Amino acid sequence: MITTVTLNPCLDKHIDVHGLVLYETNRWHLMSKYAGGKGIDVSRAIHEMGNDTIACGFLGSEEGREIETLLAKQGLKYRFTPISQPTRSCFIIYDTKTRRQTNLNAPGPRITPSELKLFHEDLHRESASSNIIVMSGSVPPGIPSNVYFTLIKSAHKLGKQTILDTTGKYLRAGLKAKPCLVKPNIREAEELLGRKLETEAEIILGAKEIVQMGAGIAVISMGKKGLIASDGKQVIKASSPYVRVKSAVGAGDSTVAGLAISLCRGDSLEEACRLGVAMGTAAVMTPGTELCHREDVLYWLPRIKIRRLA
Ligand SMILES: Nc1ncnc2c1ncn2[C@@H]1O[C@H](COP(=O)(O)OP(=O)(O)OP(=O)(O)O)[C@@H](O)[C@H]1O
Ligand SMILES: O=P(O)(O)OC[C@@]1(O)O[C@H](CO)[C@@H](O)[C@@H]1O
Repeated sequence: MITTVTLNPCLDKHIDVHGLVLYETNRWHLMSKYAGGKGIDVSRAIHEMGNDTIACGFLGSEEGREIETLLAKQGLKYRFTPISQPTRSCFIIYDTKTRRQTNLNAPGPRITPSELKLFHEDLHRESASSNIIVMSGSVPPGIPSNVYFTLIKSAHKLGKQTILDTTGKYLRAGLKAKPCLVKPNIREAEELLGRKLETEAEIILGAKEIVQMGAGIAVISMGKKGLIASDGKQVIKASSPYVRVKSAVGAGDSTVAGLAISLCRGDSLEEACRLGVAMGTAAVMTPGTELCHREDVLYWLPRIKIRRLA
């Protein structure tokens, strides 16, 4: 069982516009809604692959109920701590002419200290039978910046493995608790390290430095180029094959899902990277936040190119 934590879920609203023009009135015709937020996406992708998962976090109001309905339709297990303020909506505007997308992510509802306390209790109970906890995404207002540090420390005390996928000060603080795996994308890794990562050599050094900062394994995802991972000893590069992109939203989450499934099975780093990239690749082939389809993942798995780097 893999537990996921989404402190800041969202109702993803995808809008297709043909030829988006900034500062003008744009008319759209189609909106699709998805249960979103990074940890929720991870759970959805794990579930799609036939593995057991439960999604935890906060949900409030109409939007929260809509997310629960969407998850229930997919047969996903969840246990969200109720909050008084409404869960946010995130808008993803997809320009069907340029095939580029623009995301508008809200900060999220304010969480009260008593809601946060209740969440810790809920998570403790709901993750009892999990051996991995995946913590992903932004942190809503009202929650201290060391929240992931606290959650990772208490998971480790209970003998659970941890995966952290977040940014900025939350990633920096979380690393101090020594998560088993972190998956920044290039931009997030650059922000963490305070320098550009342009060449392969720079990315390898970056991954090794993130391991020194506390991660057991650092996986730096590089969009269409795949990923580079290091556990401090080995360095693996897994390349993504060329595919026609329908939506890149949730590609990173599908990758994290693959890494979590592999970690749970005790696979080698190489196999974990293979599954992560197969799931990330399959995710960009589907529209909106639809994420990967199992049959696409199985098709790509043997076709992912793996290289061991020095
Ligand atoms: N254009 C693409 N073609 C093929 N695979 C892709 C493409 N973009 C992303 N991927 C796959 O998805 C993985 C994660 O992508 P990326 O590095 O963009 O993560 P991310 O920025 O965390 O994503 P997001 O935040 O949108 O979920 C990549 O390592 C790769 O395997
Ligand atoms: O605002 P955050 O928490 O950083 O990210 C939220 C989000 O962009 O992440 C997912 C894609 O990775 C989407 O479901 C959602 O809209």
